[in-house]
Amino acid sequence: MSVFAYPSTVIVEAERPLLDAGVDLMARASRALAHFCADVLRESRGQIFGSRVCVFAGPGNNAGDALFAAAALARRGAHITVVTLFDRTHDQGLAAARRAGASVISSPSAEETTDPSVEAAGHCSAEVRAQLRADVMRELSRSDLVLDGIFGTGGRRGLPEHIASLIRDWRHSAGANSNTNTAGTRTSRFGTGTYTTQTLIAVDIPSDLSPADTGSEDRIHADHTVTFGGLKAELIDPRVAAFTGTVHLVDIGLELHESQATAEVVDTDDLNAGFPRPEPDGHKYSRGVVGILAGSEEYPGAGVLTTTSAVNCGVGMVRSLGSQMVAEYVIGLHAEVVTASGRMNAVVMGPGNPEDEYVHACVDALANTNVPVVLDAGALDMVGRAESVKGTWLAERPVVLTPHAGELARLLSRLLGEIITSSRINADPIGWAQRAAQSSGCIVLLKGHQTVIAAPDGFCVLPEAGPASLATAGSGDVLAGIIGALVATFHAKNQHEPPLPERELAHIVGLGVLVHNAAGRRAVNAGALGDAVAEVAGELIHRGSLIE
Ligand SMILES: NC(=O)C1=CN([C@@H]2O[C@H](COP(=O)(O)OP(=O)(O)OC[C@H]3O[C@@H](n4cnc5c(N)ncnc54)[C@H](OP(=O)(O)O)[C@@H]3O)[C@@H](O)[C@H]2O)[C@@H](O)CC1
Ligand SMILES: Nc1ncnc2c1ncn2[C@@H]1O[C@H](COP(=O)(O)OP(=O)(O)O)[C@@H](O)[C@H]1O
Repeated sequence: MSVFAYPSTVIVEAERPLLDAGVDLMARASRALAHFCADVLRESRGQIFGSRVCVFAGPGNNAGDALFAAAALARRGAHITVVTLFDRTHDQGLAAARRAGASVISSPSAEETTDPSVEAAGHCSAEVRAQLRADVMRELSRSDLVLDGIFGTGGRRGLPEHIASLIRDWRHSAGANSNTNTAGTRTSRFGTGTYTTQTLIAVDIPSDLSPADTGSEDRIHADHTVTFGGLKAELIDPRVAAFTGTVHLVDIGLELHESQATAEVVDTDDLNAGFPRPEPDGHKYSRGVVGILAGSEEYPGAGVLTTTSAVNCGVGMVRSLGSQMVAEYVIGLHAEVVTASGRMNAVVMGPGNPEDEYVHACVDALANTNVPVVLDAGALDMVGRAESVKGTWLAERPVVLTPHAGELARLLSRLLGEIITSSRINADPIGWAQRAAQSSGCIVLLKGHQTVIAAPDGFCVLPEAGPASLATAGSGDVLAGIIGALVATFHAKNQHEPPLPERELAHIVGLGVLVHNAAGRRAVNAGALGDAVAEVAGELIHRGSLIE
């Protein structure tokens, strides 16, 4: 179900009242972490007993979580090696790990690795430092599990060089002797010719997490991140997926308020719960009427695809607003589609670049109404031109824009008055979708492998990623029809109330993306995709949930 993401500061703030009341949050966090690690070890090795676990311990509470979890694993028969990376760490955590039998290696610190005078000041000799480093590398290479407890929410960007070089060397040696399986775990060969599967788990947040490519070799690339209390917003950025691996949220009893969230991650459970079902006493108008202006002489198929998916989504009525030619194609396939004018609860405009005369007629028909519109493909060009948005027909209603990166690049270049390329957009999809939503005042659905929906206030909805088979011509037309049908359905239900809040509209749009994804798992081309929408809606309406 919906998981809301919060800035780390909000989560840290929510810990305070519990800590003040004497609640041992670290005990909750480390217990859950130990359970997770135990599951991973059982899965990869069959048992915990005899496994090898290496803990990178930083200077703060993040190390405390890792060390207490390691102590629990030691009590179940795991061999634990703690590598302390600073001249201090979490004392109680370290003591617990030692009591449970952990060995400790003090990795040479920054000063020791760079300043020769520290030897004279009583630090270990160069040979001893080299030996310690070799010990750490040996331990890392033979570990089944490595825990990143270097920094958590208290971390600042950039690892000290002695840690960065350790990670770099480890990644290099693991890369030289390993391959990566589909789950992301590393399988490495060592000494005796046996193979081990190694899993790297980041505690709360991977240390030095950043979306930047530079220096990525020196950073933690976790297979899993076990995060505590609330989903931290930085963990959901698609650009950091290679560093976080799969993110697992552990509830430690914090009270977080959705109003403080900056994003929402939605999945199939949200679709099962939130997809609109017919009310027992409903009728076609109460279930919503969607108008579709899609298709042209050049691209008639777009009209068919957009209308098909809208019809199949289970809306009350679909009106075809385009040319006679498109209407004939459409009605030949869907006899229920209506060409007569009349009331509408949402309109989709643009797929297949309908001719201007139909666009102008549609805009006129929408004047003095608050009917929401979904603008796709050619209709996106209406946004950001002097004569649109501000003070005109678009400003009077909820607007959903559904560009892919190329279309968003054009739109943003107009809105911001500078050239924005699609590669810049692909490098930061959340940031650019937010920027477009903020400057246009519209809900922006940026299509791609990880589709992002942004509201003008910056709030984002991230639907789980869809299958790559969706990347096929006409797939976006199908999506536009789905979104239009859902917006019409919710708007029809809500029409006597104040307008739907933007975040709610963004959530509804997110449900549309999930319908599209589910149809994508049942089809390999856009024609079949439009038909599969009927299967998806049928399962949701008649069975109550998707068959997956
Ligand atoms: N609050 C709670 O009860 C709970 C907290 N929990 C856990 O605590 C974690 C937060 O712990 P934390 O606040 O101690 O911060 P943490 O990230 O361990 O390290 C801070 C230390 O690192 C240092 N430092 C940072 N960056 C650096 C850099 N780049 N290079 C060098 N040094 C750097 C920094 O130095 P300073 O900034 O003070 O100079 C400071 O000494 C949280 O993520 C979760 O795992 C859970 O148990 C749930 C309950
Ligand atoms: N690699 C991918 N993985 C998952 N979904 C994808 C991928 N590439 C594209 N998609 C989805 O496929 C659809 C393509 O839409 P669009 O580019 O508008 O196609 P068209 O204009 O041909 O209809 C979007 O919903 C997008 O999110």
